[in-house]
Amino acid sequence: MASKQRSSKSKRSGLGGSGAVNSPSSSTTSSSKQYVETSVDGQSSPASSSARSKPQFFYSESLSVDADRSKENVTVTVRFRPLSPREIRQGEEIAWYADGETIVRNEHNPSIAYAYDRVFGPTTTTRHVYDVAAQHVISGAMEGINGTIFAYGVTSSGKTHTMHVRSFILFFTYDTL
Ligand SMILES: Nc1ncnc2c1ncn2[C@@H]1O[C@H](COP(=O)(O)OP(=O)(O)OP(=O)(O)O)[C@@H](O)[C@H]1O
Repeated sequence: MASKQRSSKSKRSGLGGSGAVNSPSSSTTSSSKQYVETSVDGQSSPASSSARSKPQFFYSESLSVDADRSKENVTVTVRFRPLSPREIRQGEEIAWYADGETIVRNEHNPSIAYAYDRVFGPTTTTRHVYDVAAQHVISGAMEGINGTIFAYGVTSSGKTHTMHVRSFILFFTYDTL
């Protein structure tokens, strides 16, 4: 999911729709960063550890993302959905996974990883995604600040599930009561 909020006030506001491009849903490569991992002793690492061993590296890029987040008008988040029963039956496997709150890592080659403003794993609720990625844009819109929230990803990646109008209206109504 990508969200954008202009810093200047305007009378118009709007929410964007969804499209279908890539998997997982709600990601973009233009704002993501592939980075070289640096271990705590300062040595560069090809990050050759297996994904399951969860290597303890120091992520310099993710720290800068955190530090700069408050200044960003455009943020990019990624949400992974769980494998469907049909995918499990067909023997589909996870190719990318959420490694912490900001990193998307390749299951087969853990040295390939991308940093985003926020990454949500398959157990995350839509309510939580809304609270973190959308609520501030909608609140801003109520104060006259232009804001856009849109999702993209390949078909069946979860865009509709995440952006479902009924969910967002429900949360929005609840928040503004
Ligand atoms: N986070 C999730 N948890 C559980 N199920 C999910 C999640 N995200 C999506 N799904 C399920 O995956 C299926 C595909 O999701 P969805 O229809 O939202 O995809 P989409 O990206 O909108 O697809 P399309 O581009 O074809 O419209 C649906 O059955 C949906 O219920």
